[in-house]
Amino acid sequence: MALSDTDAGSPVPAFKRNFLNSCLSANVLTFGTYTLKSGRKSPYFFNAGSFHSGDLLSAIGTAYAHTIINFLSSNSELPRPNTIFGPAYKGIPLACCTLLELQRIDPVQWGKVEYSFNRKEKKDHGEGGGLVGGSLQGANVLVVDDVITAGTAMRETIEIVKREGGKVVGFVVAVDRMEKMPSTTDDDGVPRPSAMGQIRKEYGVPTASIVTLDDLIELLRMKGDETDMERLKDYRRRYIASD
Ligand SMILES: O=P(O)(O)OC[C@H]1O[C@H](OP(=O)(O)OP(=O)(O)O)[C@H](O)[C@@H]1O
Ligand SMILES: O=C(O)c1cc(=O)[nH]c(=O)[nH]1
Repeated sequence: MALSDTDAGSPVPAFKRNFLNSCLSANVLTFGTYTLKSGRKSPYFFNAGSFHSGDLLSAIGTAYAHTIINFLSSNSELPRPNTIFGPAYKGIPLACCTLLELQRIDPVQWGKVEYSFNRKEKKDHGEGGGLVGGSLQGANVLVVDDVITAGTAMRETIEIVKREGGKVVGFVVAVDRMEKMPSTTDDDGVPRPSAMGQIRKEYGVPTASIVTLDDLIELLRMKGDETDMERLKDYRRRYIASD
């Protein structure tokens, strides 16, 4: 069921509601039982790989672009990014459709900004190398990815950018799952820092997301889906981060 405009009094702003409606209609956001890369069993899953039509790419590009514009205006001390980087694989189309939308909104500001992504497998023929797109040498890099859970992918990305001579100036994801970093006593209910929080602290990189786990719980409340809402609340209680 889609969220309607009559939800206007809700704490979820319109651009997030539009984004969430696209996620629901394309089964990008689903509810059930899923095993994550970290091994945790999650009652929801965000599959950016299902954003595979022109309409959906436009919807996700718009949501990232608005999140980035808000992010940059509330972090005005940040150097302007001159590269949008999308980590392989799912980050690649996200970086492209985000930059396209940013360029459409403000061609002067974004027209000469480049995109770049890594290869998971090194290529030793043709142009070779592990990167495609703009060079990262001396670049201020804004990373765009789908979701952060344990932060493994994010750390790898920060290392790639550093190795290629660039500097990560910001990290923007579609979904911040707000989960504490994994540990051996994972579901002890004791809050620890989230992967996003840890990256902010350790690398001094500011972060933003289009939506958070809290927004998804609010979405289920507005849809009247009590069962899934309670499952997400229970998951949040178990894995909630301290930041
Ligand atoms: O915070 P983490 O625990 O690292 O998990 C989140 C990351 O894991 C998945 O990517 P994956 O590395 O599987 O690559 P893919 O884009 O090729 O699916 C997902 O797309 C996120 O980028
Ligand atoms: O943690 C993960 O592996 C993960 C979670 C999620 O919601 N979506 C995804 O693609 N990966």
